[in-house]
Amino acid sequence: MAPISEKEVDSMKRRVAAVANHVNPLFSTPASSSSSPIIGLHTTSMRDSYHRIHGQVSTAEAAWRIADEQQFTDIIYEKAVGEGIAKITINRPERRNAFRPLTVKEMIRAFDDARDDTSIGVIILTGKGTQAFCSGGDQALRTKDGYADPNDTGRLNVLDLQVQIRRLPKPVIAMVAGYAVGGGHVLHMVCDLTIAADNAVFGQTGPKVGSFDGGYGSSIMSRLIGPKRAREMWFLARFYSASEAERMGLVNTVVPLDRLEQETVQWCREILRNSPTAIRILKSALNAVDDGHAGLQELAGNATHIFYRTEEGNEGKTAYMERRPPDFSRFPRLP
Ligand SMILES: CC(C)(COP(=O)(O)OP(=O)(O)OC[C@H]1O[C@@H](n2cnc3c(N)ncnc32)[C@H](O)[C@@H]1OP(=O)(O)O)[C@@H](O)C(=O)NCCC(=O)NCCSC(=O)c1cc(O)c2ccccc2c1O
Repeated sequence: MAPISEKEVDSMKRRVAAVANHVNPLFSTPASSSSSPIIGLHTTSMRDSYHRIHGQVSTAEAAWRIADEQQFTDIIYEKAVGEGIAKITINRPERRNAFRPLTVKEMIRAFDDARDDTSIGVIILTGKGTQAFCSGGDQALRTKDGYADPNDTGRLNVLDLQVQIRRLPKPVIAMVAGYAVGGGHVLHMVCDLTIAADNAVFGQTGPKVGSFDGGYGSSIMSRLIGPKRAREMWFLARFYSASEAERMGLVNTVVPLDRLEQETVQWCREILRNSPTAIRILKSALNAVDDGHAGLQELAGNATHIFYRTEEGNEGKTAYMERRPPDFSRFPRLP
């Protein structure tokens, strides 16, 4: 084979650099990197063929309808008309959306509703206003037993919410403007995806205010950004800008504040075009190792869920109900 000339090497380097500039979100400007559903593809013709095959994703605003049959006070619960998207907004902006036990109880009820509603495929979690996604537990309500509403026993009920989000078989997207700190930072980390506005600020405050989350708050962070960075984030309790968070792998993309919802809804619409079963299984598969037995249970539960829909699965139940031995002979033992 003829050796490659210096001219050819130069040309290859230029092409690689050009591709890197377009392909790698770390090298591209935050706003432009995510505005297209074909992140990673970089030529107009490639983009055109993608759209020919998959169709354009609508960029129209979602029409939100309050879904507040349960009369929430600390959250706003909405569904987008005809879209398959639910939105849960922490509504305590005067406290930078710090959660009290009631806030968490309401979020748990709303997530339960979104899970059970078969017309919903993606859930957005966000905070009211532009100053904060969530500033964690309401320190004014912190007791020696945890966080307590008046006349109630203290608890750390946000831990139940974290588990609920992890196990929910639909993607949950954190839509973050302003501060996502303390327990609010952990909340965005347990979500499947995070879309951040360019004014977003991320950090843990626990060691400053006498608290720590050694559960998901530590283990997932370590997975997301690596063990050294996780130690830095917890031990120093610094705050990080949206672009730093993006470089660290804490968030999926950063967009201008005024495009935050539009971008998030667009990501939801793209997800909603894809197979709900594939996404359900993938979510549990991506969590399985980290979640140990509970992760395996979730993944295996999905296998049972699918098996119940097969003729083979149904034969077992039908035979039992008909008081006869099951006949599995017609089902192949596939390699
Ligand atoms: C978030 C801030 C950086 C914002 O600063 P900024 O200057 O913009 O605003 P103010 O500081 O003036 O805040 C406005 C207003 O809101 C009140 N406020 C803000 N955050 C909280 C909060 N978390 N609790 C209560 N009140 C809050 C603030 O006092 C102001 O009230 P005024 O009456 O003065 O107007 C900054 O506010 C900030 O640093 N906030 C505290 C962040 C924090 O430390 N959060 C708690 C971390 S611990 C935690 O969240 C936690 C919760 C859990 O449930 C756990 C469970 C299990 C394990 C661990 C857990 C855990 O660690």
